[in-house]
Amino acid sequence: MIGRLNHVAIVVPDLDAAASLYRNTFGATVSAAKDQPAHGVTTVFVRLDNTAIELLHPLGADSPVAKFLERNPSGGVHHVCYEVDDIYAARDKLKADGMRVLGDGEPKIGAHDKPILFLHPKDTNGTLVELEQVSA
Ligand SMILES: CC[C@H](C(=O)O)C(=O)SCCNC(=O)CCNC(=O)[C@H](O)C(C)(C)COP(=O)(O)OP(=O)(O)OC[C@H]1O[C@@H](n2cnc3c(N)ncnc32)[C@H](O)[C@@H]1OP(=O)(O)O
Ligand SMILES: [Co+2]
Repeated sequence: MIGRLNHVAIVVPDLDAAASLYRNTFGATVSAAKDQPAHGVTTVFVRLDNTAIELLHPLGADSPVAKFLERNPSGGVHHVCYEVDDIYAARDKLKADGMRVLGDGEPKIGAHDKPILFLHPKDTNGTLVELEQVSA
């Protein structure tokens, strides 16, 4: 079911500083920051040869990453994102296997304008897992 590693997400206390670290110190290709109000975050993507790093910072009062940043004030790895061909088939199989899908269980459109969903970290070895459908 899961395919490539689409991205590893890191919540950061200072998005500009983190983007500069990857762009200027690591010499990586770094996107501009983009507010994602529907998700309560601002994102910056670092393009690597084999995957991407998603830098995240809370956006708005109800950001789902705010408590994570409070718990980890220097930042930290927040989630991994695996690609799937069919997110609805994946969701239904995972739910049938007893996994909890976060939110209302319906995929939302993510940063790549593709459907995404999240699984409860307690069901995935304490690691928040995001699934992203590779086809539109
Ligand atoms: C723009 C879209 C973009 C994309 O790639 O397309 C994104 O990735 S959007 C990213 C931001 N959105 C989300 O993360 C949505 C899914 N996440 C959530 O709904 C929350 O973060 C949630 C429910 C996983 C945790 O929320 P919160 O921290 O407020 O809840 P609790 O404090 O009650 O935590 C419950 C329990 O889970 C542990 N926890 C929390 N976050 C993580 C994490 N990132 N990885 C692992 N474990 C996590 C937390 O420590 C609690 O455990 P406990 O043992 O009870 O202390
Ligand atoms: Co993500």
